[in-house]
Amino acid sequence: MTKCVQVAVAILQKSNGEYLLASRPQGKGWAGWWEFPGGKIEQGESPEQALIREAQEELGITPTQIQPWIKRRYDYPATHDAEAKTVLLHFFFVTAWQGELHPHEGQQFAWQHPQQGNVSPVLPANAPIMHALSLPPVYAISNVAEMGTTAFLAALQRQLDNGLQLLQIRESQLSDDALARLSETILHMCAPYHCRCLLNGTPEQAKQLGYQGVHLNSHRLMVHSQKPDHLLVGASCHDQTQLAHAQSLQLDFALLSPVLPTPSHPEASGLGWERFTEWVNELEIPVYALGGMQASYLLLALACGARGIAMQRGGWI
Ligand SMILES: Nc1nc2c([nH]c(=O)n2[C@H]2C[C@H](O)[C@@H](COP(=O)(O)OP(=O)(O)OP(=O)(O)O)O2)c(=O)[nH]1
Ligand SMILES: [Mg+2]
Repeated sequence: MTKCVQVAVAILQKSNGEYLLASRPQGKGWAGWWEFPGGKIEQGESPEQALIREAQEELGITPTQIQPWIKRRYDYPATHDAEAKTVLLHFFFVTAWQGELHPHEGQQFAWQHPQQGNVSPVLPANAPIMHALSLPPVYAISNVAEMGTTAFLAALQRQLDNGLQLLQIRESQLSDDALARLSETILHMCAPYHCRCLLNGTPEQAKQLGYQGVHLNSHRLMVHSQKPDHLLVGASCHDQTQLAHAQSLQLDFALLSPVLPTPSHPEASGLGWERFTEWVNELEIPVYALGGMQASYLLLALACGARGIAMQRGGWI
């Protein structure tokens, strides 16, 4: 039987979103491959304690702001001068630290833009993590139906100024003409902010209207047998069958809802965070929590393994 090694991993992230990778030093297994700083959790240590010790040993810094994120299990074969083993990686965001970064083990450092990494190869266990990092922590969903166009566009402008990076347009009440007009206005507003927009609709409609992506509702998700081309693709899921299908199509992300009861579905009691965590930790694709979310739930959602939160009403306050 292979042993399971517990590892604490630090995603050092600057306020502009760039994160740090380091090359594995010579003399270790997988030497030269890129990884996040970190290392094995020693007996009697908590993952947080190991994270701080490893940051001090490998980088010469002391993390002062730590946020737990995804846990990921991976089976390494016996290759690249390393024995076969299973690792359980505990990822943490580190967004503030004391001291100057210094490569204490002779590593090379590379700050990576979340959407355009430029070093390789990265340790294979990390591929889904890098993908998740290419998505922002907040996914907003439009609400023209309740707010009206003028109030919605004013709220959108405020959120773009606050850093909104991902938006779903979900306005099935509009005629084709009205949707085309609204889409043009919104895409024009979002472009200078590099905020990516997905249409809740069909891939054909999304492409025709100039969206960067499509968001499939759970019914559309289940009739697709392949990921639509040339678009960022997300899907709404409410159970494990739908999540498994979204993963088998290798979609960019899923929404899982309702986590908490919401005014729009008062009859549904909500999955709760415990079941959310259980389902999400079995998946490789990033998942946003939806249903009763507001900005103050973000850290909890991250600690439950979500990429972030999706909000409809809560996104425009
Ligand atoms: N640090 C780090 N390890 C990772 C990442 N992804 C990944 O699969 N791993 C694996 C590789 C290793 O098998 C294990 C970490 O072990 P390590 O050899 O770096 O441990 P360590 O820093 O404590 O060093 P040592 O005990 O060998 O001296 O976790 C990652 O992003 N960062
Ligand atoms: Mg290490």
